[in-house]
Amino acid sequence: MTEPKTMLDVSGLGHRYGGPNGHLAIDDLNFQVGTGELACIVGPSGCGKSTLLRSISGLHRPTSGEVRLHGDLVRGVPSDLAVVFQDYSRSLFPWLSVRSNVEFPLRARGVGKAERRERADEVLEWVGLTGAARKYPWQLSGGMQQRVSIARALACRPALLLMDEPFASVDAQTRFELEDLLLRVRTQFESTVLLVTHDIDESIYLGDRVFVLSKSPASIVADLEIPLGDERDQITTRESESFVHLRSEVARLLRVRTAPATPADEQSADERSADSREKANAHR
Ligand SMILES: Nc1ncnc2c1ncn2[C@@H]1O[C@H](COP(=O)(O)OP(=O)(O)OP(=O)(O)O)[C@@H](O)[C@H]1O
Repeated sequence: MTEPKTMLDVSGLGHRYGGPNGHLAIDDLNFQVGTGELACIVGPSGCGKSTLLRSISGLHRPTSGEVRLHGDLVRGVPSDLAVVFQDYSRSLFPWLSVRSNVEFPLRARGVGKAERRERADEVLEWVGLTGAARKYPWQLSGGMQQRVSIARALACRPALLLMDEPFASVDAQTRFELEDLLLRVRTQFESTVLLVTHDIDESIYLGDRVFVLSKSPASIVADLEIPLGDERDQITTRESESFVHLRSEVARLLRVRTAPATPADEQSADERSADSREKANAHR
């Protein structure tokens, strides 16, 4: 199989808050995400996941290294990048209808009225909200509001969709539904997605790849390929041998990197990553 073209290239990325003697939140991060890939980032609380997303989205300038989106150096917020946050209630405008919320960023990008309407209707259909287009966000459930956020992001046809704990504020059943929705729409729109989550199972269920981060300052402990195929199912995929193996692997990596140093820490990240790939392949 040919390797996908690189969409996101993160190279030597570091961010220190508060000047030269301030807090180093992320350090020397290096990874790529290929066009059309869905990559998940999982790491302990406070390790620097949001800092990483803010650096990738151009919201703050990294103190070392660089980020490139389809080869272009990210210096400010790229126009072809969209972000879905955990807190849908604060990211949607309550005084605008669902359709107007979805059209809002298109208006800001100068897209004409007819095309705005067409694109909004298309993405609302894809997230199953055609019937709610004229409602207001506060008339919808939390899960439906997050669908609106996803529709709004997709309407911009972003080169890269960043998602910061997008399903952390909904109940377990809705979370499963939204995960499956994401898998369907990323195929439909051929989206490239980078999704941050605390949830090991979610990272494996959704990801083509999972990057495991160390505690702060975050560095990449492992880059795992997830050989679970395109057809995933909340019950059969999660109970498969490969899934269970990968879950243990990620949990082990996170435990080692958040616990006080042990002899296991001596194993290099490269060795660990290669080892994980080998085991995952054995379960294909
Ligand atoms: N504006 C800031 N100024 C100083 N330190 C900050 C700032 N923002 C974050 N930090 C620190 O940087 C580290 C990483 O924070 P960040 O929010 O990126 O972590 P996170 O992995 O997203 O956390 P969580 O999993 O709890 O959402 C933390 O130690 C945090 O206290």
